[in-house]
Amino acid sequence: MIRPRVGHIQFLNCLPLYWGLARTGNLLDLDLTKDTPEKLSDQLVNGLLDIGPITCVEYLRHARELVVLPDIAVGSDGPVMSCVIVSKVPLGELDGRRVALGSTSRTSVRLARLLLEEREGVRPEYFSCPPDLDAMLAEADAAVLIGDPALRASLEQAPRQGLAVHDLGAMWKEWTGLPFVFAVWAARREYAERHPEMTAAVHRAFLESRDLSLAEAGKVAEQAARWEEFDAPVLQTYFSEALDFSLGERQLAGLTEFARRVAHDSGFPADVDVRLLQSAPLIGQV
Ligand SMILES: C=C(O[C@@H]1C=C(C(=O)O)C=C[C@H]1O)C(=O)O
Repeated sequence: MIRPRVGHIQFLNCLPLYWGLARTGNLLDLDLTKDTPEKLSDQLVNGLLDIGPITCVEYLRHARELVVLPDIAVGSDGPVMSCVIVSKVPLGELDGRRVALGSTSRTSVRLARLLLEEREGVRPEYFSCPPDLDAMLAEADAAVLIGDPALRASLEQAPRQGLAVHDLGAMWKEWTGLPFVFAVWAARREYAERHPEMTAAVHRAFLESRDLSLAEAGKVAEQAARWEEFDAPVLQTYFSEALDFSLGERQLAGLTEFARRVAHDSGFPADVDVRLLQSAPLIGQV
């Protein structure tokens, strides 16, 4: 059997999805590719990966070629801690000012533009930039960051430099009352049709890994704190309170609401059809 080619986001946000893989008795042999989200998303779309996390905007653009794995995602139902706008001035004063958009993000940068333009009523001038807060703020009045660089910016750099941090998950929740989904898990449709049992097995393995990691979030946080710059209590809050790894009805409502609000300039229809993988086949599973 050829090993499924599976993506792995190289941020702490995905640690709980992978941490339990080796411990849940799962003998699945995966060909894992670790990279930043925009690169993994391109690889899934281009057929270089079979299954993996994909940033929402890219998923929505390629929804017809993909199927979404139910009950797993990277999102938040309120503050997410790692998708932020760091700003030198109040957001309402960013009209005509420069805003740097971190180049590893496709979804948070679009969400930030939506919130700035339609919630704050400002029209900044945007440019894309590698995700380095100091370099971004050397050329801009605000910066949009995701992942570990965003955690570092909001927990360490911004407080030290007296900069304001605006949490995109919190802003979306206040504005719409809904959770936000930053990335879903998807399989290429072709792959899922040709290998339904393997697709279901990979899906199950990640759900079991996620459940074990969340049940033992203190232990995951303590181990991660040994090699990461963040301390264990912060990581535990991040894993078990900020991030929402589920994809149920409310999360899907958040996803379709976001699609509806940004569709006009994003390369997908406002009523894009989100297709979920149907429940696992029982063949060969006794
Ligand atoms: C919660 C996060 O979600 C992510 C945000 C993404 C984006 O903005 O494109 C893509 C994948 C996820 O890593 C994060 O990066 O911290």
